[in-house]
Amino acid sequence: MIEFRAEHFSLDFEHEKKWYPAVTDFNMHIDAGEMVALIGESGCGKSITALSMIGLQPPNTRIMGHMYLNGENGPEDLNELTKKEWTSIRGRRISMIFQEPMTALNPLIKIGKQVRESLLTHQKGISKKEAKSLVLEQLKSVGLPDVEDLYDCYPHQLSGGQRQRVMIAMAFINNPALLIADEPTTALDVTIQTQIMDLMRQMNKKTNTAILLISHDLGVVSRLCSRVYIMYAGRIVENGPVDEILTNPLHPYTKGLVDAIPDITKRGKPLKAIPGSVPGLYARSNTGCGFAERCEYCTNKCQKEVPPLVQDGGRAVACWNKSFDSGRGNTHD
Ligand SMILES: Nc1ncnc2c1ncn2[C@@H]1O[C@H](COP(=O)(O)OP(=O)(O)OP(=O)(O)O)[C@@H](O)[C@H]1O
Ligand code: NI
Repeated sequence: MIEFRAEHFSLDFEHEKKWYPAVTDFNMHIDAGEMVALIGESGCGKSITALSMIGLQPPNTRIMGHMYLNGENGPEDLNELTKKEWTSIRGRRISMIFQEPMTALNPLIKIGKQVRESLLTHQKGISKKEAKSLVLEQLKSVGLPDVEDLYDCYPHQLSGGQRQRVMIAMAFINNPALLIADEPTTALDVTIQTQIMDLMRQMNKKTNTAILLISHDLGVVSRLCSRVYIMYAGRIVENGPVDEILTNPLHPYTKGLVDAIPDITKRGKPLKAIPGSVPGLYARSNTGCGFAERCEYCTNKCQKEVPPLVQDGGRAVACWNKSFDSGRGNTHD
């Protein structure tokens, strides 16, 4: 069952009375219980897409297209929600985990109270006492020790990994339909990263929540997600099942990301980095493929025309130099 779907979603930023496209024609779906990754380098548009999914895009933006969340009465268009409707949905049906839990947690309020607050805000009619015991249970279920003591701790008394566990406890406490995690482990040590990722997967299985995992690192998420969307300069350039993307990347950008994954079988060989960087929003040209100037296969056509995202079965790629073997693929998605 599809829980979340984006259809031809676009977002522009206003700057000195001109509009600049940060996200263009974004399509995605996530099933209930599925964990999907959105990958791309810094500045590709991942976070602004995520913020739009939870109704927190900045005011100097305009959005087009649709984002649907499955509701009791069928799919609901998130882009049509009022501010008031968003307050009821945010933290309840859609929740979000950010990169740095220290900024998301209030440093002056005890951990337990903060988690309890997100429960009390949305679940009317439960007592504070009931809420506390639910919170303790939830803190235990995300693998935190001595939860009775922890309940009365302030955020700074916890380690980074523990704080992220608290964020996960909080994000799942109202049983959301959709959870977005934007670089949830980037600020953590590698070993803690793995533990937090495993916890995300465990919670995902337990709750059947649809999860979008955002990262610049294909390696970190590939182990856990079923499908991956690759974003470049505001557009999805490739998507498909993780194993197929890793073994047979079709877009030159995806190839670059795959080559940049550290791998024990490649030990001794230098890691390949993609030369250059993502162009800034105001410096992007609207003609041609966004990746053209960094692409070793770039042709004249690539510089002139934007390649459409061509779908073939479960995979899709937007590159003039890649077409699917069968010839079935040359249809516009
Ligand atoms: N408030 C803003 N006003 C103008 N431009 C913005 C604003 N916020 C983001 N941008 C621009 O939008 C583009 C996408 O930014 P976004 O933060 O979504 O990227 P990202 O993929 O999440 O990168 P990172 O990996 O660094 O988090 C960038 O070019 C960024 O400079
Ligand atoms: Ni980001």
